[in-house]
This record gives sequence, C-alpha cells and structure tokens, in this order.
Amino acid sequence: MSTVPTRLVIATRASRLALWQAEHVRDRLKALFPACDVSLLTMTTRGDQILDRSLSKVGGKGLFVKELETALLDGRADLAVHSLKDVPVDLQDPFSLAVILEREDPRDAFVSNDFDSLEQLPAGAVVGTSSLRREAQIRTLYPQLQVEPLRGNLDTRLAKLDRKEYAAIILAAAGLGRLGLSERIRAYIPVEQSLPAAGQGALGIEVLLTRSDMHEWLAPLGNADAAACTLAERAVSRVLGGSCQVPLAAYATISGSELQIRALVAEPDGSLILRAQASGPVSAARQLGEGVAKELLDNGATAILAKLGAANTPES
Ligand SMILES: NCc1[nH]cc(CCC(=O)O)c1CC(=O)O
Repeated sequence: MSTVPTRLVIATRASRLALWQAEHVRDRLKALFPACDVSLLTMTTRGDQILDRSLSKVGGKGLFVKELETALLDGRADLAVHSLKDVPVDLQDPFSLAVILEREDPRDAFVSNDFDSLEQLPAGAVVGTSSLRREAQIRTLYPQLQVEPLRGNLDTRLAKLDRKEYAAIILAAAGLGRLGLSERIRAYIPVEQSLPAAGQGALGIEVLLTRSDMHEWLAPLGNADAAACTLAERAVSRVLGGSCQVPLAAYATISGSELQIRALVAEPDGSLILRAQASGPVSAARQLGEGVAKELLDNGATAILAKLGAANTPES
C-alpha cells in the first residue's frame, strides 16, 4: 500500500495527561503526513467519573478504555492513544495495539513539598498512593510510614498534596514529565526500590485489527526496544492475571541484543515480596516474561493470587 491518510480521528480521554498524549501523537502524525487532517475526539470515560471508590472495586482497567474502543468500532475514531500501563493485557480481536512509542522515564517519582526522599520522612508520615504495587514496596522498605489511598488525575493528586493531606505522594515520573511538572519531583525512586508497573512510561496506540491501513501508517511511530520490553512486561501480567488488585510489577531493559526482565508479586501489606528475573535474546521477549511469571507462581504467587481473587483491573 502506498496511500497516505487524508483524515484521522484520535479518540482520547479528557484528562490533561491523556490530551497531552493524544496531541503528541497528533503532532507526530502531522509531521509524517503533512496533508492529513488529524483531529481529537475527546471523551470522558467511566474510569474518569469514578473518583470516590477504589477502581479495583468498580471494574478496573477496562473503564478507561471501553468508551474509546466503542468509538473505534463505530468508526467515529481511527485510533486511540493510551498510557500503556492502563491498557488491559488481555486486549484482543477486534482490537490491536498497533504500535508502542518510545518509552519515557519508567520510574516512580517521590513528590513532596517538605521532604527530599522517602528515607527522610519521619515515622508515621502519610504517603499517598492507590497503587498496591507502590504501597507494598514502600511498606517493605519503610514500615514506619503510613500509606493512604490517593485517587484522581495528576492535578487532583498534586492539589491534595498541596492541601497537606499527605506528607508526600508517589506518581509516575513520565506523567509529570509530559505535563511539564518534573520540577515537582524531589527524588526518582530507583527501580530496585520501586519496580515499575508493566508498560509504565510508554504510550500505546490502539486500532481495529482489521485496519491494515492504520497499522501501516502508524508503524513509523513505533519503537522496537519499547515494544520488546513492554511485550515481556505485559506477558508477566497476563500469566499472573493482569490485575491491580495484586501488587504486581514488571520491568524490562535491553542492553545490546539481550533483554532483562525483573518482576515481583507482593502481599499488599508488604509482608512478603516474591521476585524473579531472567535474561535472554530480545527476540524471546514474551517467553522471558512468561518464564518469570511462572517462576513467581511456583514460588508462592499462586497462593497470593488465590487470596486476592485476581481480576483485570488497572493500576491507579
Ligand atoms: N495510573 C494512572 C496513570 N497511567 C499512566 C500514568 C503515568 C504515565 C505513564 O506511566 O505512562 C498514570 C499516573 C501515575 O501512575 O502516576
């Protein structure tokens, strides 16, 4: 095929982060196809509306993605831009993740107005995060701290910090960076202390599987390393039930032709963290991810998952 698109519609959530991400993709598409009219279709999803309850209790990850997928099915939009972290790992026909864009900083960030790092927080200080993954890792390293739920979009979360409801909050560095808020980061938490969520820091573009034209047009936006790393990470989540009711982390890096994947499953209270890692050829990304997931299951994750009743829900 050698055609170029004349008009493309990007479905996006309405949050400031989602809009930044959609505009980023729009700009990249305009650079690729200068004559193409690229516009945004902005939608408020169920996940954006529910702020009072824990997402894991109201149905999870699909909440952020479903309305956008309906727009793809109806033909109202050609592509949907997502933080890959929020895309269910069981995404399948009729949908397809056409490309993964270059990854930004995958680390978690320590944000506070009064303290420089987690280790500086006094005993009893309240740390805000609704991510079981972040909570379990913080509790393990800093049992003297108090972890409290924190929901809402990035601006809402920062406003709650500024109202002194928390001594510090933990957010993805990538989201803050995209919104020009990196100066709020007091410390980047090393991945050894807070292993990131599968896909954190990467953007994914979803289209209908049948849209071979879209797959071809979007291909130049893809990043092979980010695709391989997140393939391995999402394979871990898939084997383990891909849930955010489970404290689950998976993070891959590439050095030369070798991919290294690290993963963990934890008891939510941080009383137990199971870790596994593997290295191998980049071409075996998926199998490496599946391998560490199976190792975790064999070493005790099965019992943790059984207790938690795994379901597909997002990291929040
Ligand atoms: N959970 C919501 C969410 N989804 C993606 C990001 C950040 C950007 C990214 O990881 O790509 C965030 C905010 C956060 O975790 O602090």
